Amino acid sequence: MNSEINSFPQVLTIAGTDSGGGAGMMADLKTMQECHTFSTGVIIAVTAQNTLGVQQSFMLPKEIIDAQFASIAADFQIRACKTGMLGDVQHVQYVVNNLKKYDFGPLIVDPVMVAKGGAILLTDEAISLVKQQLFPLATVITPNIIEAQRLVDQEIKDANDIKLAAKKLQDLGAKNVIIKGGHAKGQQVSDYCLFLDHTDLWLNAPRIITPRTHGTGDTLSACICSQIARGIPLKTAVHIAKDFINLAIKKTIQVGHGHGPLNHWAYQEVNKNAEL
Ligand SMILES: Nc1ncnc2c1ncn2[C@@H]1O[C@H](COP(=O)(O)OP(=O)(O)OP(=O)(O)O)[C@@H](O)[C@H]1O
Ligand SMILES: Cc1ncc(COP(=O)(O)O)c(N)n1
Repeated sequence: MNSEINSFPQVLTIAGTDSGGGAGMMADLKTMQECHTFSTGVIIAVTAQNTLGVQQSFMLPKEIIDAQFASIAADFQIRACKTGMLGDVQHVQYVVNNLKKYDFGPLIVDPVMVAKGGAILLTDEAISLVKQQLFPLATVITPNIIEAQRLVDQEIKDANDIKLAAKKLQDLGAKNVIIKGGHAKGQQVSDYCLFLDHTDLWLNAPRIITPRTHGTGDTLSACICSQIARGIPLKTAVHIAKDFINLAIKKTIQVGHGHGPLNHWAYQEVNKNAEL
């Protein structure tokens, strides 16, 4: 066997596509590329989508989902993987079964529930399965505040509520928890991280006033996934991901009429000489 084969960091995104290119698997692939990792993908759902919303979506059949997992497992050595839009109970179960069958390294679960335009990307019935079966497999979970409220069935009003919710989510089996603050109010955007070793930290940045935030959650979790695949420790990875997302929002590009997409190459442009 040639030991050089598969020495390059490879990652996997398990998600829905976005024909508009801004969110879902498209945001993941762009981010993973910018992070100098080779990205592969298992498509769970195909959406007809643009910056104005989701016009249609189609959940793929089990056979082709299982086949995608098998193809990837047969040829690549995946060092970290992430989930995005999973759709419904059946599809969460297909993903759980495959993640138990193959070793794709540390798992980042972004429990995507509702798109920025309001479309449902995870049914209510699927939420409990995500909690019971997917979270215990996860190295990191990255709910936003609204998702965290649904997951712990508790209103989140302040920083203390965020901390309590993160602890509850950790008790469900997720090793590390990041509650994203994009949907909160205030001049700062603060993401709370609670780590396996019980240490915690806040990732703070000034709130950028813009409608161009399509795919922010996907991008943050994909960046963390790629950093982990490159061997970067999680506490460093979350700081890099926060810088990456901040620049991707700040260095805006004028695309689409609605919730515009991010500038995924901004981090690389700003840090030209930096080793990612
Ligand atoms: N207006 C903003 N200014 C600066 N940072 C932001 C802004 N909105 C979101 N972020 C950052 O983007 C990341 C994703 O947060 P957000 O809460 O938007 O996730 P999300 O709702 O899951 O995203 P998505 O809706 O794309 O799934 C976080 O790191 C958050 O701090
Ligand atoms: C396929 C897919 N996955 C995830 C999102 C969430 O992104 P956003 O909340 O920014 O719309 C999306 N819109 N589409």
